[in-house]
Amino acid sequence: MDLKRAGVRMQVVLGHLSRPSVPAIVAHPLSGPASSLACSSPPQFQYTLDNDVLSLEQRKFYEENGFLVIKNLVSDDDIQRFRNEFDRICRKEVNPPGIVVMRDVAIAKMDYAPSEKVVMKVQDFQEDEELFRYCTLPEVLKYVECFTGPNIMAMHTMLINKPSDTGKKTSRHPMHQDLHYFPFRPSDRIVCAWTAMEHIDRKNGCLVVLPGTHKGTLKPHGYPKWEGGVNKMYHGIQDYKPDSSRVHLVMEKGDTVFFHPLLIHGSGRNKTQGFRKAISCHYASSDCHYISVDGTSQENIQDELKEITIRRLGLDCNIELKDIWRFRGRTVKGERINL
Ligand SMILES: CC(C)CC(=O)SCCNC(=O)CCNC(=O)[C@H](O)C(C)(C)COP(=O)(O)OP(=O)(O)OC[C@H]1O[C@@H](n2cnc3c(N)ncnc32)[C@H](O)[C@@H]1OP(=O)(O)O
Ligand SMILES: Nc1ncnc2c1ncn2[C@@H]1O[C@H](COP(=O)(O)OP(=O)(O)OP(=O)(O)O)[C@@H](O)[C@H]1O
Ligand SMILES: O=C(O)CCC(=O)C(=O)O
Ligand SMILES: [Fe+2]
Ligand SMILES: [Mg+2]
Repeated sequence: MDLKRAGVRMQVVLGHLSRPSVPAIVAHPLSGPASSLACSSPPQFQYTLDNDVLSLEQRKFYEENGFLVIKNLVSDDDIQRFRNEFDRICRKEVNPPGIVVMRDVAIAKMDYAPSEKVVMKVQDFQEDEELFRYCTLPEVLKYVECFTGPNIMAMHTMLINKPSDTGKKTSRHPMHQDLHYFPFRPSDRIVCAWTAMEHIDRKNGCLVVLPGTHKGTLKPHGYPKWEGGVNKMYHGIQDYKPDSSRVHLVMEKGDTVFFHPLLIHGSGRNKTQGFRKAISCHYASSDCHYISVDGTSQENIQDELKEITIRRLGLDCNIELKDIWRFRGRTVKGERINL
């Protein structure tokens, strides 16, 4: 293992509980573009904002790698509440407006009684009070603010219930950059919080990340050519080489990873008999602005999302991508500005 990867592994076990007791460094003299000590060298911090939440070590880790794991951030009680609500949604006891309940493509056309055993993911739960509590947890927002600043919007919500793989390898999530899905910028003021709802490792399909890739640009995405099929909208980067130096994030229940929307990541097969659960929210500063993705590599996902939305809402006219996102987004801290 080379030193850089060893460093990554070390940091993955650092966090919330094991933070050094020395106070974090606040307002480093070279910490941002507004620094009065303007000089020719680039700013030391681009991806994190000045605050007293992250230790200097954590801050440098995110800057270098594009992700940061905080151990034991979300309580067992909260996770149990999310499990209960997910179960109620799967059994159709509640049907919050806007929610998308998705099956794995391998069983999409089969007839099953509604239960958590046939749902691989719910997304857009912004109108479900119980699940949306996740996006408003103060312990999560405290970290989110380090990346977005004080005006925070929850833009995209998911609870992923990765099913046991049927043998077709459809339970994988191809390597991708989340920014591919987002028509807003700047990317550095967007962050994903992803919380393990149980022990997650390579056996049940943990997150796989390519450290440092957040420093690159948005790559073209499309459906990987997988024999067993690919789930709807699960685009992957087109030039993924399996030998890239991957890091598998082994996480315990309640551990939360914060990651940059350009970080290349995915997840492997679930080789166990159980379901692998994680809950996540993508946050953005409400200072971000919408962009047009016409004529860019994001046009393919725009077309798919528009098509699905038009079908779901039964519209007979076109719909603007930014209106779909305006409809989903919710202010969770500070004020709503552009988004
Ligand atoms: C950063 C973040 C955004 C990254 C990501 O989240 S990546 C993944 C994003 N994915 C999505 O947003 C997809 C969301 N899913 C959906 O919108 C829905 O689940 C749909 C795939 C449209 C299915 O809608 P649903 O209302 O369940 O409708 P039906 O059961 O009647 O199925 C309609 C047609 O869709 C097919 N289908 C259902 N599930 C999947 C699947 N997993 N993969 C591929 N195709 C699927 C289904 O077979 C049916 O096809 P036809 O009978 O029309 O040929
Ligand atoms: N052609 C591809 N394009 C994009 N992503 C891919 C491609 N092939 C594999 N991946 C992704 O690479 C990541 C790591 O895959 P990995 O091989 O670790 O998973 P696995 O095969 O399920 O598990 P393991 O290697 O532990 O057996 C997963 O997110 C997987 O979806
Ligand atoms: O939980 C997973 O498997 C990863 C999901 C993910 O990266 C995504 O939906 O964007
Ligand atoms: Fe993702
Ligand atoms: Mg493999």
